[in-house]
Amino acid sequence: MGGLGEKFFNWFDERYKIRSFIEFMSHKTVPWHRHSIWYYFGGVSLFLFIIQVVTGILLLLYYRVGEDSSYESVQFIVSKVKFGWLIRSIHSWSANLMILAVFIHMFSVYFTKAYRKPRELTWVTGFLLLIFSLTFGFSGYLLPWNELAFFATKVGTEIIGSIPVIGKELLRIVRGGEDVTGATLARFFGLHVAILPGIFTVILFLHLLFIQIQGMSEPPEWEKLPPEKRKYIPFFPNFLLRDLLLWLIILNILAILAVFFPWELGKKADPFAPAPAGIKPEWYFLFMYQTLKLLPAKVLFIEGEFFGLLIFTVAGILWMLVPFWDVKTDKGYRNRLINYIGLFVLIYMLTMTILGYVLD
Ligand code: HEM
Ligand code: HEM
Repeated sequence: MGGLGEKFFNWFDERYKIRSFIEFMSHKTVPWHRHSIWYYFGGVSLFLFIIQVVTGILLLLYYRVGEDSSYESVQFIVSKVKFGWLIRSIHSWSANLMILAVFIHMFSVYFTKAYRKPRELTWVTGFLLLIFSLTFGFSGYLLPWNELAFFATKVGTEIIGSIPVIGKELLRIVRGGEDVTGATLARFFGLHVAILPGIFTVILFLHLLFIQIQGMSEPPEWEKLPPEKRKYIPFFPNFLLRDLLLWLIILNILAILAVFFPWELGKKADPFAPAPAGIKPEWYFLFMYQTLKLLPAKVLFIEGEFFGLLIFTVAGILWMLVPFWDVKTDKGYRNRLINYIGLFVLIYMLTMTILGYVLD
């Protein structure tokens, strides 16, 4: 390093110990085995989230929240603003790809048992990131204030009303009144562009910090392998370059989708118009929506919808706590039951999603 550069570097090192940080980073490795492919999907989720933040901020330059302005401003973005249509299309497509990537990441971490000790809290923070990603999707969907979004939000929020005693009040809080109105739009906007980004960033920071401290998990089978049989590759540059290549491929897929299948805006929401036929939530909510639809009106004296909600809440909590009750894997035994549960959940979600599309 040249004289000035070195001086500059030393100035910082004296204050912030960057030499030891670089030293630490240069020894970072990633376990290398036949399931290493699954180490990429967290990075893909992260990349797509960054795209959401950048395109979301750009949309904010022209988006104007309000019953009389949301739809009009998005229309302005896609027709008058230079490359506005592209930014909106990327934001919408990337939202879907991000949620898909997060689901793939979660199931891969589940089946490789990467949640086991000592990564319990990486799993829990990850699960919270999934819930907040879904909330991002739900709140963002309403923002263009078009017909589909309006009725999907109406139907989606109605479910809250099925909770006994507090349901009606809760629904009023979520909607900002009895119905989905400009007040709902304003709430969802605040949630989408301020509250969620704040909470999400903090949890994401923790998620990544835990991963930095512990490194990537090794497959459970490795515990019986002698150390010389275990293979690792350096994170810098070997793994990072692979990560970057994949990000570039994802960016290309995203560009192709956004350009050739630009996101539709549709008609402006009209609260007084009858709901169009076949209103469905976004695909990532469909498995829950379809379950609720298939439940009878009453299950064991409980209203069907509320029963479904209860089951999903309990199942969600159990899923979030899997590192704490799967003690068998923790102790180094194979736990087939965990695989069967995971497989059941995955097949259930896929079947209900498909049914959600084919059944009316
Ligand atoms: C937006 C959401 C998320 C982002 C940006 C994210 C990011 C990441 C990244 C970059 C890694 C390291 C590389 C990798 O293993 O892929 C990782 C690892 C991990 N993530 Fe996530 N994640 C998210 C959601 C989740 C979810 C939903 C779960 C589980 C419920 C989860 C659980 C884990 C665990 C347990 C690890 C450690 C894996 C190991 O050590 O092998 N994450 N995450
Ligand atoms: C800091 C981060 C973000 C900001 C500032 C932001 C901002 C915005 C804005 C201003 C809109 C309205 C414009 C429009 O409808 O085209 C919007 C829509 C939307 N956002 Fe975000 N967003 C962010 C992150 C996210 C994330 C992480 C997701 C999903 C995982 C997401 C999903 C959506 C969806 C689905 C829409 C509706 C798109 C449409 O149909 O037009 N956003 N966002």
